[in-house]
Amino acid sequence: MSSVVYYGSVINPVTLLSFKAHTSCLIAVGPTGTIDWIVEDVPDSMVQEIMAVHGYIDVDVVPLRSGEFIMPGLCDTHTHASQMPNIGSGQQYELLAWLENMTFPMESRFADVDFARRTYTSVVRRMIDSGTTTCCYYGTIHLEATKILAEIVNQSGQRAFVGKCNMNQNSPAHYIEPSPEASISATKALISHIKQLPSNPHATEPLVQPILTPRFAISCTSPLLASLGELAASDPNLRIQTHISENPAEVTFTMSLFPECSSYAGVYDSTGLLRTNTILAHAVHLTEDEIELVAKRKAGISHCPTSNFNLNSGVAPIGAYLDRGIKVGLGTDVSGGYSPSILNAIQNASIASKVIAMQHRGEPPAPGKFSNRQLSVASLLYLATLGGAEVCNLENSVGSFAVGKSFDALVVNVRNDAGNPALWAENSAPRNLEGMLEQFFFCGDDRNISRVYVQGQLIGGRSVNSTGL
Ligand SMILES: O=c1[nH]c(=O)c2nc[nH]c2[nH]1
Ligand SMILES: [Zn+2]
Repeated sequence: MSSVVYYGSVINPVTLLSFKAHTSCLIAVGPTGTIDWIVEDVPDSMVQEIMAVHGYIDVDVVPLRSGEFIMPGLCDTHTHASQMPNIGSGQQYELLAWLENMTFPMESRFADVDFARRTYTSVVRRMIDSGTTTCCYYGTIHLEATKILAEIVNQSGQRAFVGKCNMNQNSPAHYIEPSPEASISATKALISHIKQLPSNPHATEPLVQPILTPRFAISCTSPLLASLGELAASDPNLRIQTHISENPAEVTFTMSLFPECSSYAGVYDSTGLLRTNTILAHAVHLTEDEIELVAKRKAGISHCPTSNFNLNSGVAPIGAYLDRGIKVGLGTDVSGGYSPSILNAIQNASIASKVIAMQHRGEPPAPGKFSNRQLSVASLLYLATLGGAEVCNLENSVGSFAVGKSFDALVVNVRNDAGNPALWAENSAPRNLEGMLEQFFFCGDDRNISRVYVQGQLIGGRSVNSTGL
């Protein structure tokens, strides 16, 4: 790959409260796919001179058109690749009945490796073209199918964590692991398999990494959780993903299974599974003590609002978590969530925060606090990008644009020629970059995502698929 310079409008998250929006930026990406330098507010006449100052002679410049902008790629901190065939179905159920009637029957089909290969190929393509550059994938309990998922993700060039579900109790006979030992041995085999996949030599960490995936406490016996805790202890860099406190009936059932623990979060904590690189999906019904414990352990929360509305689970108090300094990212949670796009998670995160704000109407908002307030566009951008990167412990390499970070990015097109009639950048207000971002968040879809880059490499997007590149 040779160096390249992108020239045009750039959106860059800074904090939960602010982002940068500049119309004439130069972003230089070196041959390793990392950002070499960035200069903001460069007039046309100065482009060559600034490049020369940086030693960029005879380097290609890729200009963006009016109505296009570059932003960091989206981070999906929680999704189930194996549930994509069920998307949009079974929305009459709440969590436990939904698992039994919809999810476990579908996931059990991944014992068939041909089905797995066909399905995962289209799932990964769809996730990339939705603008997801970093993705935390759940597979199923099947080792072979999950190896295939990891291989497909690796070939596609997406950045991802791929996990095989651990499940040895409270699961149907056709979809359960026979023992803690079998579950651990398959998990170790998946970790070894993923670690030997060919990896991009320029990335700080391999693009595709394994992640421990105890499905949730209900599906794991205490010995299995203890063994997973030992495995986690042997590799502090190994990420962990699980579900927590999504639905009231789930919380009650969990506490009946683990009476020795004082809370749901305590079940994970007591086995060493609650730590700085643990991703906790949902966290809708955490108690005050659990919030404190999660904050203390520096674990991250994957906010999956589409799923939480869809499965009637509740509304997670994300503002309160942010006020406690807990890391929060967004998750699609397909197929609890009915969309593979983080844009849809952004829309529902906004609505979820408005529901909470409405419940506290009339209460004066505490200055600088997020609780009980609606999330701003700046906050939504942060959660979808840098917040997600923090949850994955990848904030030093992705999530925003800075020198030395990887170029994981989207070229967004809100022009007429994107073919999305909800976005008419040339005909209607707003015309400024902040306004374009807001319209993209709330009305955009994959038609507006022209190009998707990971580690500087073009891996998808509308323009790639329409030209067949
Ligand atoms: O939204 C969810 N999707 C799942 O597949 C699942 N498994 C346990 N808990 C879950 N929640
Ligand atoms: Zn889930």
